[in-house]
Amino acid sequence: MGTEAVHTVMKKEGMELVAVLDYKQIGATLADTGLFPTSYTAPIYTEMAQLVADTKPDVLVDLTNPHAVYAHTKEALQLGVRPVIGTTGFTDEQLAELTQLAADKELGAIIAPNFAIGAILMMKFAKEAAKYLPDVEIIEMHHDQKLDAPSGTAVKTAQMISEVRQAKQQGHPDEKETLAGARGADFDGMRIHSVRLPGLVAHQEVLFGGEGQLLTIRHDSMNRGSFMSGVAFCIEEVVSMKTLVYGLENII
Ligand SMILES: NC(=O)C1=CN([C@@H]2O[C@H](COP(=O)(O)OP(=O)(O)OC[C@H]3O[C@@H](n4cnc5c(N)ncnc54)[C@H](OP(=O)(O)O)[C@@H]3O)[C@@H](O)[C@H]2O)C=CC1
Ligand SMILES: O=C(O)C1=N[C@H](C(=O)O)C[C@H](O)C1
Repeated sequence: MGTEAVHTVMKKEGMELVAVLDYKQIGATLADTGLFPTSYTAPIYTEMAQLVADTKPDVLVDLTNPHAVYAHTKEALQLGVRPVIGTTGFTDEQLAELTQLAADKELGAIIAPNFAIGAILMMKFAKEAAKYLPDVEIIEMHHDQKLDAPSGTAVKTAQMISEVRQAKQQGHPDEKETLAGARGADFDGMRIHSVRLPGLVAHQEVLFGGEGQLLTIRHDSMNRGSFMSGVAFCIEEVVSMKTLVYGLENII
């Protein structure tokens, strides 16, 4: 994702890639990585504070990992740089703290569990369907290198559905798991199932059941390119914002 995002910014008219933050590449430039044409000489930093002092970026894009992203986002806000975050795995407490920090600093920030427009539509359609069909299970399917489960998209989908779905504990009231985890994760009484397999990229089905009927809303990302128009959109939007927005559905 990071490599794709670097390409996207470099190709986008009106945007300039001023630097890259990579915790391992000491003293290197993009040209040294071999991933980019040698004309791409943006410096690679290992410390965000130094990067910001030297290059004064408007925006920091983070596509790293769930263990590092909270610290990166907080540091960016403290340094006065607007974060655009695609990395998933925030806790509710972390989101609340970062929202407050952005408000205090009057800085725009976007945390987008999914940048793909099709995935945003899937979530919006699922929220609409849940008003009428409150029995819902989410199946998210990803490549087997993914660190967080459930996916950020699945959590966001469940949160959006919960805003409109009448409270309900699904399944039989006396159901019993004979193998732990068989019924998936419980989010307000609805279930989330995480599949991890090589060969998958990023896929999700939201299943709604009703009397004698089943509705399935499905989205598939076939490659990382599916997320890039969303990344560019967020970079453009965040510079004129003054608060943190969690989820692209709030600004599209
Ligand atoms: N919002 C969206 O639409 C999407 C979000 N994602 C999310 O984006 C994140 C990245 O995904 P993906 O590119 O597939 O993951 P990868 O594992 O392929 O890439 C993550 C990169 O981050 C680097 N990294 C890890 N820790 C740090 C750190 N502390 N500081 C700087 N760099 C670090 C890794 O380096 P190294 O390998 O050397 O440790 C690696 O190069 C995940 O959280 C994923 O869920 C993914 C796709 C779409
Ligand atoms: O790790 C991934 O690959 C993805 N992560 C995001 C998530 O957790 O929802 C977005 C997309 O599903 C790809």
